[in-house]
Amino acid sequence: MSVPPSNLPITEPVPVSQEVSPVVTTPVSSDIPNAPTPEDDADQGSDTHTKVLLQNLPKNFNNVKLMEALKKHRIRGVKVTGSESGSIRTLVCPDKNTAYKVVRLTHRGRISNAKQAKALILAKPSQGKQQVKNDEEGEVEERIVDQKMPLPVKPYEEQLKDKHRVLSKLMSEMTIFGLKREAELNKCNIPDWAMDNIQQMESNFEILRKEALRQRYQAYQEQNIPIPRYMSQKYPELLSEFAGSHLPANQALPESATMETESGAITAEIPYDPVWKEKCQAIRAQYPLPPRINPPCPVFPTVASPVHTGFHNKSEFTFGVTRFGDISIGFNVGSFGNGLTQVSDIAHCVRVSPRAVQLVQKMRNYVRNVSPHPVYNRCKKSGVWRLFVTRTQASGEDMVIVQYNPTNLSDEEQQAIRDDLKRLFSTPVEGFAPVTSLYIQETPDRTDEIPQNNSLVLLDGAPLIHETLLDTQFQISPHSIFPVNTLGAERFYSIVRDWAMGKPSPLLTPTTEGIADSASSNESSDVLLDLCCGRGTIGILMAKYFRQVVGIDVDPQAVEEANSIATAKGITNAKFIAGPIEKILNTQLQQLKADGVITDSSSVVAVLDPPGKGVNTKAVCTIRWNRNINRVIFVASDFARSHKSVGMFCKPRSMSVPGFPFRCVQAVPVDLFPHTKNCVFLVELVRSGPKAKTPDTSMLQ
Ligand SMILES: C[S@@+](CC[C@H](N)C(=O)[O-])C[C@H]1O[C@@H](n2cnc3c(N)ncnc32)[C@H](O)[C@@H]1O
Repeated sequence: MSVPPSNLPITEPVPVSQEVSPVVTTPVSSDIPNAPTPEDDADQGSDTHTKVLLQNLPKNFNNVKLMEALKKHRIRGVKVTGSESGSIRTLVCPDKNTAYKVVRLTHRGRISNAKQAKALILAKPSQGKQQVKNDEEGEVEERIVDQKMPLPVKPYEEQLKDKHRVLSKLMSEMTIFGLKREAELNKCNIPDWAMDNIQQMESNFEILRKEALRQRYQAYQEQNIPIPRYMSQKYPELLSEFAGSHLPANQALPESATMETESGAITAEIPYDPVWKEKCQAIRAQYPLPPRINPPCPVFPTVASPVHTGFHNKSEFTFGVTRFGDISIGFNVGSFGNGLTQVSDIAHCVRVSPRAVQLVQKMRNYVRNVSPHPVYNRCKKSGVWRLFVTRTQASGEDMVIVQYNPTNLSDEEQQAIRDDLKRLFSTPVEGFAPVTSLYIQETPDRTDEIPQNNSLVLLDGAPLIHETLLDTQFQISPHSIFPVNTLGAERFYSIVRDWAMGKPSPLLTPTTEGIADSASSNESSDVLLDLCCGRGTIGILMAKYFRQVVGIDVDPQAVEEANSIATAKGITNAKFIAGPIEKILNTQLQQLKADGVITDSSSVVAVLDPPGKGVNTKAVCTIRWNRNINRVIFVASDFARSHKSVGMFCKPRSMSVPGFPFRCVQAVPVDLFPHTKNCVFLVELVRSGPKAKTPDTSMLQ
């Protein structure tokens, strides 16, 4: 299973089972304990001409609008260069402080009202200079909240509904638009069932949409709010129809002072009445527009994480300095390129476990009050304390890794550090239980992670800690990849297990929001394929429920680990093989047939847990072409990117996509990351065409 990272501005999905660290390890420029001084600020201000590159500006955002926005935020003396028609503009700011202000406002969507707009300071911050910004009160915390917890102010129930909405919308678009496009582009035959669905869904959608718009319109009228511009521009005919007796059909609808977009964003380019804004929001919430087209299968309500706070069992923190100049351990704030390089207090991140907070506090007090060594400065490449990693498992066992730079430390000083750390974390004191496992890592290299080399040294305690998933215990080493939300992951794995066994999952609420009931395929299988198995968590957890488990992954190291875990657990009916699915799946299935494990009539279920972007077309075609694979449980950590793979399973059979297609029968979002936008989606696909008697090799060209 894989999941995108926390909500950082630049998102490259990482496996779920992998670290989804709340830390952004951007370099810290501050040379500890020196806090920013008024002289520093004055110095920064005296620099002349700092260039800022604005990217991704919305269409029609001309220079006049840009200058007006700057003026509104009292940013003066800025010159704009760059073509007005393009999405890129360069601003020449009179000083660095002005440039920082532009960057900050842009990233908050206050320059162009477009969240996608990005700003970059082109001038390099001077090396070794204190870059800590003189932030306004509370701003750092606000940024932390933005970066690590984009939804903290939403009630959890709302977050779950949002995640359900995202999956439903993507599912609808994937199937309907995908099929239609296929038909138009390739002139291939769309099966009748799909064509009926399209027509039915489209007509339902139009009826629902019209009704929602009518109700909205009435509410605007009743509350004397001007009709928002998006309504009057997009649906003039509908509005005339709704107006009926209220308005003569040809009367122009009132211009709105609010710039409400269909998605609900209210742009603030021209002044608006704040009361209208609130009222508009309330109306939109009361009469939501239906999703564009209904999804092709039931989408169960999001399965909640059993714990909403403190669920993160692995966190990486950086030693640094707060905006008040205090030595601390926390998250890096902002980016080095912008000169925003403080760390902030972890008390603001609800995802960090209480035990991790306790460990961080202990270490912070030591570094702040006892240690003679400074924290590491990535600009000057000097200092000692670098990273602090905690693993705090639901089992109660925990691990601490302290990374420091040994350069310029004498042997005696290094020994003193080791003794101090042992005393700190391995001695029981009132209110503090010693950690199960304590590691140190001496790293002179410029790195922002715990490198996978031999430099990790067990200082005290056990080399491994343990965690139980469902009823299986796993060992965790410093580099182990393991789900970061254990209790949430248990729910995820139990749904996968139930679906793989062809049973309805008791964790799924059968009816809500138009979903009639469970669509479980109720078909059991003897053989489970754990495709993209990684270190085999799914196959190992499911082995006892199947006659045979075969795992395939392209990463030989992960496969080796999977096999050794299986052997250590005495599992004899699971084997994991290294190689790409598209190359080795056929041979593996032939082998199973030769061994008599499967026959022509056997049904095989595959759990496919690809990386965030999905799997390649060849891998999908190989699965489609193997007629014994009747069901696929697709795990999507980033469905916005991987839904194309699901669409590929559903495509009608053709020369380029051989094998009978699958269709979606049920889907569910499982929330492993409360207070973030990340969510794991599960989609069950069932073979929709007849089973071929013999493989259609002609299609495989
Ligand atoms: C999200 S991880 C799988 C995690 C794993 N299921 C678990 O529970 O630990 C995705 C895996 O897909 C593998 N992968 C990507 N493309 C592949 C391909 N074409 N064939 C086989 N494995 C592939 C990667 O090596 C990676 O281990």
